[in-house]
Amino acid sequence: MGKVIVIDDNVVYCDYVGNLLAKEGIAIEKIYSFRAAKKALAAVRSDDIVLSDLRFPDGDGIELLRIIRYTGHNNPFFIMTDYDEVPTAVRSMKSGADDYISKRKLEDELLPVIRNLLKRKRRANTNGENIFQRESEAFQFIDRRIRLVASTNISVLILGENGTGKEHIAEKIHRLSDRANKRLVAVDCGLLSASLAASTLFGHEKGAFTGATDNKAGYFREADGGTLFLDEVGNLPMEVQQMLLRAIQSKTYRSVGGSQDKVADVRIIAATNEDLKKAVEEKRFRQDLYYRIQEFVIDLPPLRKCREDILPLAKFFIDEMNTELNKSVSGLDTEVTERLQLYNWPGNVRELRQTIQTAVLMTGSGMITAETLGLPEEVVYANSDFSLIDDEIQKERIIKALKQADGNKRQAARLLGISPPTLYKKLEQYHIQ
Ligand SMILES: Nc1ncnc2c1ncn2[C@@H]1O[C@H](COP(=O)(O)OP(=O)(O)OP(=O)(O)O)[C@@H](O)[C@H]1O
Repeated sequence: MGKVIVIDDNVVYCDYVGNLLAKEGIAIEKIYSFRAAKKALAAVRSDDIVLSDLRFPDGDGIELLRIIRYTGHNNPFFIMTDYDEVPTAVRSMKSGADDYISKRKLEDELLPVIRNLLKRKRRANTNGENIFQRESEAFQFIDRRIRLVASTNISVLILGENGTGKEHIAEKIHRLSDRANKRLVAVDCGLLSASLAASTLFGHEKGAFTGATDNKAGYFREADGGTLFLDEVGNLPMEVQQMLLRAIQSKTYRSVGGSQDKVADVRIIAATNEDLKKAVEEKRFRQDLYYRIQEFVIDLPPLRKCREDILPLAKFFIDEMNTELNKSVSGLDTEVTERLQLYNWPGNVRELRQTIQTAVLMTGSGMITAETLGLPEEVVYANSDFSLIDDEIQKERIIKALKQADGNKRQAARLLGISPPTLYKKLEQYHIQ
């Protein structure tokens, strides 16, 4: 995966933007002058993203954009602007910038845009090949549900915390459906502003509004015959919810400035980490749209509830990162194995992947050790899937924990969140060898 190149001659601001992205686990390069930027952009990698200030003492961002395009690079290019620079920023878009981002709203606007872009790139790169087939009971069940629903036109709602793999599931449903030879078009609903939503979703005709210099196809047209993936559907602005509902219900839509309805043969898959029922109660989400998109629900558990997937996924990511980063890491030492299984993974599979990525980078070759792993020593056992809540399932959970700990009772006790003496008592009580 490439990096985001942040260019700003204001060192403090450049560092601030860089840190904002780095905290998200995004690789960055900071450049503090126009001259250095000109040099660096000549050698830009095809998977890099450029984020440049508009004004420099000795040049401007539009010139940098021209240089990069002139040298045949199509990298996404974003301009950061102050409030009074918007007209120039608009000019930058005519010169081929992908978008401009107001510095005032940078914190709110930048991350969703970059995240969405990285997601799109990842989708284009992986094409579904980098997916690990998870074997936990929960995912076997999910797999059966996916296979059941894939070949139908039923709308699917995928629920799950951030980073649980919702987008992968959407891709899998599309791949297994009769629509697989048509496109899966992903929309980050949080990015659909009310003013641009109609044109983004349904397209516009030339001259429909100022700035509509050409006809433009919207997402519905792009997804015709295929699937429209509405990611973070809970973030959809109210006005847009209404438009969408109409298009889904009538299976037709009209582009902005168009005079005829077009047929929308589009299968809807939506995903959210929000409690949509609560959003409906709080009147932030339309009830009719909610019922429409949740014809079939797939609920992805957080990684801490599928601990048996942690090590196989970690090994899969080690192989992936060895190839990507040209390293030769051979595996995990015993302490790391234990820590990975005990940690609660609030960021789910995404956090695991990023942890392994950093660890592979830091380790280079040989085993990943606690020093190169970078996880906190104080692991969190709270909410552990293995806590002994119910008498009936105690025995089953103890056996599961012992299996996962390869028979190591001390480790099994930690997985269960109980002391070793308590575990010994339970082993006796249930006659477990
Ligand atoms: N089965 C899997 N095999 C390989 N990688 C996976 C798997 N599941 C998830 N990942 C990785 O975890 C990360 C998060 O996945 P994904 O984007 O699908 O999650 P999400 O639930 O849609 O996240 P968000 O809610 O933040 O958009 C990605 O980097 C993805 O590559």
